[in-house]
Amino acid sequence: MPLSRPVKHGARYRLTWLVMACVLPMLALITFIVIDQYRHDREQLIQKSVLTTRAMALTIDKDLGGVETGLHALANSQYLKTGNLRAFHQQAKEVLRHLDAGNIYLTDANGQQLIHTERPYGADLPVTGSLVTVRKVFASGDSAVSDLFIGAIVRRPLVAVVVPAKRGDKVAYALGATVYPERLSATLARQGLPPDWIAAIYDGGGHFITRNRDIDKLLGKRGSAGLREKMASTREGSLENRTIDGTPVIAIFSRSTRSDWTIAIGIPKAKLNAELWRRVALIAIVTFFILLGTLALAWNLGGKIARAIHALIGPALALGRNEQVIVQPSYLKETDEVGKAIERAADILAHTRHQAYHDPLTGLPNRTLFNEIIAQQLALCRRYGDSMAILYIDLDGFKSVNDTHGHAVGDLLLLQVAARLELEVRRSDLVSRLGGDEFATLLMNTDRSGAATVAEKLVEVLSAPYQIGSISLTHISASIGVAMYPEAGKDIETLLQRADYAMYLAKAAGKRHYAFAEAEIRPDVSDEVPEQDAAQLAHTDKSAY
Ligand SMILES: Nc1nc2c(ncn2[C@@H]2O[C@H](COP(=O)(O)OP(=O)(O)OP(=O)(O)O)[C@@H](O)[C@H]2O)c(=O)[nH]1
Repeated sequence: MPLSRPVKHGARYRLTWLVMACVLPMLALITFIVIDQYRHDREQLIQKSVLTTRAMALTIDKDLGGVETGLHALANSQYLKTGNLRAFHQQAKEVLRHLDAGNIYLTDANGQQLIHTERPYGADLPVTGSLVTVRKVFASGDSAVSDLFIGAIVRRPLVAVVVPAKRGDKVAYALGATVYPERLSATLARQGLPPDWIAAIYDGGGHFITRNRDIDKLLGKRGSAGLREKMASTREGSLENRTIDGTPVIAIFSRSTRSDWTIAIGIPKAKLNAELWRRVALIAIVTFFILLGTLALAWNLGGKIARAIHALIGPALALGRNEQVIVQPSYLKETDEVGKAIERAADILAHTRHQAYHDPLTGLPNRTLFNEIIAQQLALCRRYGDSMAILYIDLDGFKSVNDTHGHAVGDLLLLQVAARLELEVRRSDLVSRLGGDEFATLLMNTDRSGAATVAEKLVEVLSAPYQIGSISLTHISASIGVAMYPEAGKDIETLLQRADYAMYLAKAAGKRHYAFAEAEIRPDVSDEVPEQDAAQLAHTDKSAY
């Protein structure tokens, strides 16, 4: 089964992921912190709100306590003790002026009202609407606060504080003072709750006594089932709830100690959640812009890195093609270093190539390069029908210089030979050192007579005396073999062999000569020059001179 190649991605893609990998976990962490903080804040708000409801309950209790104290004082009236109800009625009216209550009434054990400040003394009075509370007072001998009831005389919803009026240990009367819900509404309003919070007072049966909104519709109605259930099980607490008009709230409540009433506040969840969403949205927006900014930065950076790396492709290919390597300064230190390495590699390669193709002593092209150039020129000659000449040059008497004056002098001599050769041939011609004291030149677009002229001139020039320091060398000469294309051969090997052979023939004819290679003269494998060839050469050269 073929292995699938791993997908490679560019610098931009990698950097984009790097940014995501940094920013997204940070976003998750911040979101977690915000939600945790929100929960903590919410819990604190609930705790604070429980204290608020408790404080509100205390305020209400204090209010009712004031009424109760006034009633207790009145219950000890001498008129009541002596049964002078007419005078007591008058007294009650007096007390009512200083008591923050609606009316004062007096009942017997059956709730039959005996006096009522709203009616003149002696008027026919109905049984009190607060019969349950009156009975409770008679039964317990203690004061009590009623639930909401419809006043039998005033015919409107109200509550009452009822205290016992005792004769000895026995409860003789129940003395009550009515309190209108409006007064409790004013107490709620004074609490300074946030405007969107809902506050309400429920009586022991869970009916609305007052509420800071829509009380006209809700007065006397029962609160939501969830809240009533919870209120029944505990004096104080909180719950997630829906108000009677369907608003989702966190409801916090606390029960009064003086009455069975419960003070509750509802914090709309929408408001709490809005705060959470506001924070989350803020984080999301800030994160979005951070992400956008860093992604743009990463994209830009990735592009610069990619461009800096791509810019090395050209120099690398130029290096491979042995062309001139040009590396522009880049955005990155690292790519600059790689660029420098490519330039250095190009230099090394050029140096190596030069060494591979040139003679280290004279700096002339060596045999390898000479052969390559001949191959190229042969192709051109074949194509355009041009002729060319290869001159094979060997010094005469060179060995003795080495032997007599040492190798160093021999080297200096070879340098002078190279210089003379280069000076004598055209710039378009090629001079090469093939090895030892063997040189060669390639003369382009040259016919037989032109080649003869050059060969003759070179024999003469190379055979002139050499001065190396104080040493005068007068015995050095040169022998040259000339092979013409296409007459002497049509391929490189034949031409070189025949030029070499012609050079040997020139040497055999007495040195300091040149000789043309002829097609019919076959070079022998051995160095021995046949007599016949040498004789022919002598003849040929003479005719050439
Ligand atoms: N100084 C020096 N000598 C070299 C170098 N390469 C080869 N040689 C010597 O050059 C000599 C060439 O030998 P020959 O061609 O027989 O010398 P020659 O005296 O010119 O002989 P003929 O060609 O027969 O005239 C040898 O002694 C080599 O050791 C070099 O780079 N420097």
